[in-house]
Amino acid sequence: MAAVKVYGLPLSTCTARVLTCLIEKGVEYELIPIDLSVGAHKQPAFLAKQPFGQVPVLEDGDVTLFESRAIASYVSYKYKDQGTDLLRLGNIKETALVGVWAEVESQQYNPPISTIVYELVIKGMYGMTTDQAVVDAQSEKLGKVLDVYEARLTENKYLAGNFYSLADQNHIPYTFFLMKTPLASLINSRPHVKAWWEDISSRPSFQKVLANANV
Ligand SMILES: N[C@@H](CCC(=O)N[C@@H](CSO)C(=O)NCC(=O)O)C(=O)O
Repeated sequence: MAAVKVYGLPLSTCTARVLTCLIEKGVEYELIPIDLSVGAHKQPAFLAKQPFGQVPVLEDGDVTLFESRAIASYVSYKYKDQGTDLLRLGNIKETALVGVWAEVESQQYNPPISTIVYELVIKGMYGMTTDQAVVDAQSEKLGKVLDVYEARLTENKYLAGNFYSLADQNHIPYTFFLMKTPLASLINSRPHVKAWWEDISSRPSFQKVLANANV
């Protein structure tokens, strides 16, 4: 029985962010499915773990955490001596740059891409209609963010430097879904961004998440 439990769905973007981190760090875990389609995430038992009623939640002994980026950071710190060095703790400048670009993912990249994925992927799963005006507006915003990425990745193989880090990893789940839409062009039209995406998404950790989700 794994000490670490993750409550979520294998291919929910935010659960996948945590699972990718656990696998990259070589941490054994047990995934406990939470069926959003029946509202399991809004039941008292789950709300007691996650007051906002969202997945994922991670339980590690007497620690119960939510917010996927905070969970991934916890895993990266607690298991800093195993698996991939995601935080670059041996070099304060590199650690700082990991922090900058991890925050860029949360503050600049996530708002437009998560809205686009909701409109083009999630809504379709529930028979809802895409609001194209929203998609167009968010695509313009994401394009501007990706122009910054293209310039950064022209100088560095990865966002924080010439090393893969938590900053790159946090981008994977939503970008995976974007690549299944016509707006994959936002990535593919920028050569350094495209090469970066192909590199980070082909890592065994994320490929294992996809395999486990039967994708
Ligand atoms: N900032 C949080 C977002 C969690 C979230 O939106 N979870 C979704 C599934 S993943 O897209 C969720 O639980 N949706 C159901 C709901 O919001 O009711 C995080 O990073 O963990």
